[in-house]
Amino acid sequence: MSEFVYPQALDIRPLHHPAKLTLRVPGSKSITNRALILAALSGDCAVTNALRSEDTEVMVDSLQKLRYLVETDWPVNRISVKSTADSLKKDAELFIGNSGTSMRFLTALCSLGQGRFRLDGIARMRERPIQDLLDCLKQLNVDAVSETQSGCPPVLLNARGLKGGHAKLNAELSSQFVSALLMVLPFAQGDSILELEGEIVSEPYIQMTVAMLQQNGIQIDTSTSGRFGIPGNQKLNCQVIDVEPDASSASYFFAAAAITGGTVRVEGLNEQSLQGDIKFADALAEMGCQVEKDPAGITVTGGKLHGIDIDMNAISDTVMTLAVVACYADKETEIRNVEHIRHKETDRIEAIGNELRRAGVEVEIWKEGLTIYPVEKFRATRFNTYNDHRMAMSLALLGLRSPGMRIKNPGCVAKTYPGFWQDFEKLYTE
Ligand SMILES: O=C(O)C1=C[C@@H](OP(=O)(O)O)[C@@H](O)[C@H](O)C1
Ligand SMILES: C=C(OP(=O)(O)O)C(=O)O
Repeated sequence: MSEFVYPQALDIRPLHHPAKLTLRVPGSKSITNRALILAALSGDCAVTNALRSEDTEVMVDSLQKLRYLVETDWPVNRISVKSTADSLKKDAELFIGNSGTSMRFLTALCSLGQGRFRLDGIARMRERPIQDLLDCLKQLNVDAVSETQSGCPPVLLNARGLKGGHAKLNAELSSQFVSALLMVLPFAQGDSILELEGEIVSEPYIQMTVAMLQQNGIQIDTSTSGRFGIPGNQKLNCQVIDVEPDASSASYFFAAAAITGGTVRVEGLNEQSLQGDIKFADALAEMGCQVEKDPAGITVTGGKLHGIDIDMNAISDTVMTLAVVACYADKETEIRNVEHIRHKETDRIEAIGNELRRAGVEVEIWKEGLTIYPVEKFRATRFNTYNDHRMAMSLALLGLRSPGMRIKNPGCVAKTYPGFWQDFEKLYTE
């Protein structure tokens, strides 16, 4: 991202007044990357209000390598995608960085093609699971394997088209496997049935995928829970897919209101959003904040914060945001049922637990969650961010009320929110 230059470390200045800010955050990563896949499958479609970040740029770059004609008009956040006679028909080597959505969605997309495809990423991507998706593709006669047999990328795909069929998929580690298959099976030669096994995680993202497909003319039978009926050989009917602001990115600003007793309004998000993470605002309401949702935006006003007991399986990208807010509550907060976040950009349960402990907070870490016990006074800390954008954005919030907090490698925010620090600065000036 040439637009932004990041220092090696960033000192967070305490905010000496309650936050008062209205902003619109950049586009949703999840919707942008789905929209790009759907645009490619439609053959000619534009994505508007798209997010520009590392995760979406690897998607754009990969689609180009797969011989799609992709044109970006970043000043207005518009991307147009057109297929060519060669799309998905030539061998390609894709480098996916650490974008889970891109790795999983593109593996599925390549299975529709003809040729040899190799998908790799940074070291951490080579530790993130993909075997359940590969096992499911195998049942559909797709030759896709983990190159090192580790169950993780690199993925090697020797594709000969997708016929469809009946397959079972374990969805315990990531919902992205489900979304990936749901986006390509409508384009298989024959009909398919996809049956989910295990306890499904991050379910709202599956609903987002189904909604985006159905909004663009694709039929999926969702009448039986955990089972999808997908007719093959369908056509996507879309000219433009518009992207909502990112609800996970909004969580940091809502949390700033909660922590400082101020008011923050994020425009462009409402109850109709496709993103499950708008429910983060409800978690803040449970903790004592006032939340108002209207058609044009969501407003959070901080109040006295109470510790809560919360299952965050469905909104797990906001676990670290909530963990930081919990540090300022009147009693402990228990965050449950999020074991799957151990497989993200870093092991997020360990990472947030350890960094909060370094700042003097008492934290109990267990297999599938953590308990945070608030303290009166925090220790000045140079926070490690584990190359995880959400660690950096969440831990910065701690510095709004406590002096001496420093964020190492603040540039890791570029994964989903390259301009985060500029927007964070608005808390001081507006
Ligand atoms: O489908 C998506 O867009 C996403 C699904 C979630 O992943 P898991 O299903 O792996 O929890 C979420 O954490 C990720 O940021 C985006
Ligand atoms: C987990 C995340 O991303 P991904 O799985 O798409 O890499 C995230 O953005 O928090």
